[in-house]
Amino acid sequence: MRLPADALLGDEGRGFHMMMSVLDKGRVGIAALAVGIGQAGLEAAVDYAAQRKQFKRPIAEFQGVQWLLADMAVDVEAARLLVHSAATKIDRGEDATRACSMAKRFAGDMAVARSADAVQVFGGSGYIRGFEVERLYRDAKITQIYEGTNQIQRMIIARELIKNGARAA
Ligand SMILES: CC(C)(COP(=O)(O)OP(=O)(O)OC[C@H]1O[C@@H](n2cnc3c(N)ncnc32)[C@H](O)[C@@H]1OP(=O)(O)O)[C@@H](O)C(=O)NCCC(=O)NCCSC(=O)CCS(=O)O
Repeated sequence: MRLPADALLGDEGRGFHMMMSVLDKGRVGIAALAVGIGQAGLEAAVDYAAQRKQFKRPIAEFQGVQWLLADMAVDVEAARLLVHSAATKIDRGEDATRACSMAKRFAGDMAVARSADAVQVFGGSGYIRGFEVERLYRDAKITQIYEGTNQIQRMIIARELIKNGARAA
């Protein structure tokens, strides 16, 4: 099929580059989704730990549960800051490829690990369909897959390091 010359989008021969830069923007979007999943899991886990009692005390008073909650909060916040950093680069028109892949790699892996922790805080009930944390755990998994798997993101980060050096960008 032949199209008229004015149907051309962007510059001739640059289609792959354009597609790749669109993926950069998509990846920071997936990372933001992963942050939302992590945050929702954290809030659900904190609320549940405060009201669920074992041995006559809320489970939030047990150190083992506190450590889970603290690590969840730290990782969600770190992922959020990576997302902000990558999105700021895009807004400023800077090269954001490495930052977007770093945000997606970290946030996707964080969402899977930390929503698993949320299920852990809920115990057996967290595994039951209908409980929010069960859905969050399933939803988290796809963020490691679409818009380029997290294995691809590692490849991109390594290529960027080799091409541009390892200094903080
Ligand atoms: C695997 C890839 C990272 C790399 O692919 P290549 O090795 O084939 O290409 P490169 O040599 O790295 O680059 C070729 C060319 O493009 C330029 N480039 C590369 N990245 C960018 C970028 N981010 N912005 C602008 N330009 C870019 C690069 O400089 C080279 O230019 P020159 O030739 O030197 O001029 C890549 O193929 C990749 O990221 N693959 C994953 C794709 C992906 O994310 N797919 C998922 C989308 S669909 C979905 O998620 C649904 C999932 S589902 O299961 O339903």
